[in-house]
Amino acid sequence: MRYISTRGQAPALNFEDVLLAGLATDGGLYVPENLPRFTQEEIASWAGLPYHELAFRVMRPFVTGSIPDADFKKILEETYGVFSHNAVAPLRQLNGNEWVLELFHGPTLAFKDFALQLLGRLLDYVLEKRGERVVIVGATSGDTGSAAIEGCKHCENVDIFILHPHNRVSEVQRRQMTTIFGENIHNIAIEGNFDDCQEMVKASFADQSFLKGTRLVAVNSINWARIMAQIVYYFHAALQLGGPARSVSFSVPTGNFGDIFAGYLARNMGLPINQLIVATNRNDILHRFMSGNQYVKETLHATLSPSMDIMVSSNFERLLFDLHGRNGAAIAGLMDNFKQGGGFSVEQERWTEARKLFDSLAVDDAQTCETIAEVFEQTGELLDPHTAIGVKAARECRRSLDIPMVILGTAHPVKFPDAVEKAGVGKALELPVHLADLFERDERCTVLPNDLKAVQAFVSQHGNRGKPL
Ligand SMILES: Cc1ncc(COP(=O)(O)O)c(C=O)c1O
Ligand SMILES: N[C@@H](CCOP(=O)(O)O)C(=O)O
Repeated sequence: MRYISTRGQAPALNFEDVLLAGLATDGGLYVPENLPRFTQEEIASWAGLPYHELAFRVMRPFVTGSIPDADFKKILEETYGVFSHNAVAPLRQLNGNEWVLELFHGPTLAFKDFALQLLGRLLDYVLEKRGERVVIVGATSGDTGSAAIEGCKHCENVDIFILHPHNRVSEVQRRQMTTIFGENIHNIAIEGNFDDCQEMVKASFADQSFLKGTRLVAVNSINWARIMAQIVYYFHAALQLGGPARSVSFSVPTGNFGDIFAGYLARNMGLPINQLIVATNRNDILHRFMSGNQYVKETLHATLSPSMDIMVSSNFERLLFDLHGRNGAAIAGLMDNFKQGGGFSVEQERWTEARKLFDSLAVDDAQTCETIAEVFEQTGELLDPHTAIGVKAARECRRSLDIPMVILGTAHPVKFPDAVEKAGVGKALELPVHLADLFERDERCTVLPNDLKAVQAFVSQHGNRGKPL
């Protein structure tokens, strides 16, 4: 399998090299040159497989040529063996034909564990084979950071730097990152917002001189391996609900467009998906595109769903690439214009094509709380604010009541006590045993100004197990 850049100018890579990358050298994102497509019979034959075996079948074509089957199987068994629920991603029925896919049974209680537990193991495997060390610089609005640290903390050949927006993640999220110690683990609180953090990561890929020759790797969803692992649970959910004989729809709480893009790929790989709903919070650039063909930046607001406080949505570029017939030059033009503050709309037929599959809704904080309260009253289920946004959007945008609707349950409510309290459900939240003393643990974190040079200087000072590179 080869991977090409959405901007058409970077060299094509194999899986191993794409894993050890982030942005392509032309600033684009890597996508498979040819997406594998499964037959309905093949997909049907996977019903009832344990999660790790399904994962092997779905992801195998993407790693072929880089990781032998036996090694990949072993890595997957270990990866999904750490999840606390036997089903790994259980489906919980809310009512009739409405389901929540619980993606929060991994070590850090958010869907990011599905990909980052795997990514850490893949990095270990590949780096040991190559005898190479790398530096990771990642940006988080709260969940990617802890999942990446948890996934990579034991990696011998990795130093990891996670940038989060100072005072703009929940206390549980912050502590999940800052209480994990290791000479290769570094938390940096940036005096800015998530987009600032993400922009620093992207700028670091463009000019890596501060790393003095050490390779830079991404843990954000700009790294193809993140998206690849997230495709699997769409198959897993659909197979439990009668797929592929029956189609299924999904509502996806969205920020960086990674999770929902994985659903779009699952559909292109042969899984019958009827509708994909883009569910945003007040930071609604993706909803404004889907509803009115306008992709224009606005001010980023802090909300009760902080993990989705994102305006510049990385993976949207991957969708645009397909919508533009995989014309890299066209995407480079759109993205340059966007970077300069321009914003854009796309030709009407491209937008109409996107709208055949995608619907969208922006949900504000008040509606988020109302939905948490409503679902709790109806079912006794306590939703986290991000999942609540998915439920609200599913209920507003659903095209057919006969088609099962799956809402991705992207995080555990215990991570967001403020939202739960504001919803007024009066249910006490309890951290799971492995995090029970989270509030008593010491924290380690460096606050830095919103300044690329300051961050890069910090990385080069500490990038070799706490010592200078
Ligand atoms: C809990 C939660 N829900 C939803 C999202 C949105 O996912 P994506 O950025 O892949 O759209 C994120 C992070 O981005 C998240 O942490
Ligand atoms: N919501 C994310 C933001 C980063 O997105 P990613 O999927 O590109 O890593 C977070 O919680 O950190």
